[in-house]
Amino acid sequence: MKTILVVDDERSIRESLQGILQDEGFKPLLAESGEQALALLRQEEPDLVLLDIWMPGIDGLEVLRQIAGSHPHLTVIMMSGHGTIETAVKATKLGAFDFIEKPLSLEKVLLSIQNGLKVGALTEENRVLKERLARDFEIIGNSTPITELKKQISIAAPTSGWVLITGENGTGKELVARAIYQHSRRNSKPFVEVNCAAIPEELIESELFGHEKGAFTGATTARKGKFDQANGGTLFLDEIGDMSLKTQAKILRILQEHKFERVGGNRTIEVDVRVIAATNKDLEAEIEAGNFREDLYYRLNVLPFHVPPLRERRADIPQLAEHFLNFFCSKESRESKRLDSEAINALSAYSWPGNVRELKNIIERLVIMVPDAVITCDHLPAAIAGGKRNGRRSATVSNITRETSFRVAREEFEKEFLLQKLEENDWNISRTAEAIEIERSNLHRKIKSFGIELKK
Ligand SMILES: Nc1ncnc2c1ncn2[C@@H]1O[C@H](COP(=O)(O)OP(=O)(O)OP(=O)(O)O)[C@@H](O)[C@H]1O
Repeated sequence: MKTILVVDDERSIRESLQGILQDEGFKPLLAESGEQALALLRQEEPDLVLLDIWMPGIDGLEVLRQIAGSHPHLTVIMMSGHGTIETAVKATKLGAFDFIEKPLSLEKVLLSIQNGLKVGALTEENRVLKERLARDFEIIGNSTPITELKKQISIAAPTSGWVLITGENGTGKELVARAIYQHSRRNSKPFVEVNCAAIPEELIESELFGHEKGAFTGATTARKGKFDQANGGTLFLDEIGDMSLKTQAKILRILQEHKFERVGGNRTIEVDVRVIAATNKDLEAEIEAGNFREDLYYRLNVLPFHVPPLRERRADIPQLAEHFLNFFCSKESRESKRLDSEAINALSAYSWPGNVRELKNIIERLVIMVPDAVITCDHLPAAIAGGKRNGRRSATVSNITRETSFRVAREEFEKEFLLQKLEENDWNISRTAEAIEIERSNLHRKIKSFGIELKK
């Protein structure tokens, strides 16, 4: 039941509003002065306030000012018998939701209350969602490089400078991009994300800049591109190192002139977009190889961020592991779990080629697969546990018997090794092949011959 605080010095009004509100299923609270209303607000949490303006003692506008300070999300509807435009404007500036003139009309009061409650609920929902989003994108870690990174983010975020984030796969580049956005002055405007590596070369331009009707077969209507969608806000260009030179030239022009044309059109469109770009490539080497424009690199590199690999900030591993453990236990509705000290040491000593993403994936798997409350080295993959497994033999030798030949043992090992490496690299063939330094085609052949089923 929604509670409504009625503040009016006229008893007849308080009583008639009390009756109406009760009839409509609300719980009314009554105050006959501003002082009494403020005292009540220290004990009760009404969902809405109906507040008279003219009252002896503290008047309605002053009560409204104090409510704005102490209860900024509370919806207040002002009531007045001698309302002037001037007081209505003053009340609106102080945050009043509505202004109703006396004598009160029953319909108007109820309509205003319904609208006020609806807007109040939406505002609250929005606040909770934003809070949850901020928590989901929190950068965990207190190691020196991460503390320094967070400091740089807080300095660079409020400026309008373009940003280049570099770092290996899975280090948290997207997280850094989102943190910059969240702390920027554009955080109420859109954050639009584009993974340049995931879009075929021939579609990237229309994806980024949009297209006019008839620009190509299938373009039956004009379509806005990501730059349009991000206008006023931030565009996150992930894997910028995979973008063609032609697209790079167009992006450079936006940086310099804030202008572009849609595919198949001559109309020049002006935008105000902050670009945050990220790459796992060495762009200086790409420039050398003629794959990346030097001028774009220098324009982007004004605000450079480098996210170090996890193996260079091992101090963060215990905190990250615990964070992911709590996150997945709550997501999967499991009883809380903990890692014993030996398991934490093993996780901290491992090299994490897939960085934080790999750690997150492994913890997710442990939460799902391990029924025990305490996770030990016995539960960790062999490559991470090293020689610390006590309870069972390493999975790599589990299928080997007295009769096993050298050839079969080697195959057993190879299969186990590939399974683990594929898992570490999110079942991405190219990345796995690169990590273990074999040809992609060779890896494909082995996967086929071992009958390994690809997960993704
Ligand atoms: N410091 C951190 N705190 C909490 N979570 C993190 C942290 N770093 C990374 N993660 C998580 O690890 C995963 C990978 O991070 P993210 O996608 O930001 O990496 P990336 O460098 O952009 O990877 P890629 O280059 O492969 O796109 C995400 O789920 C992210 O939430």
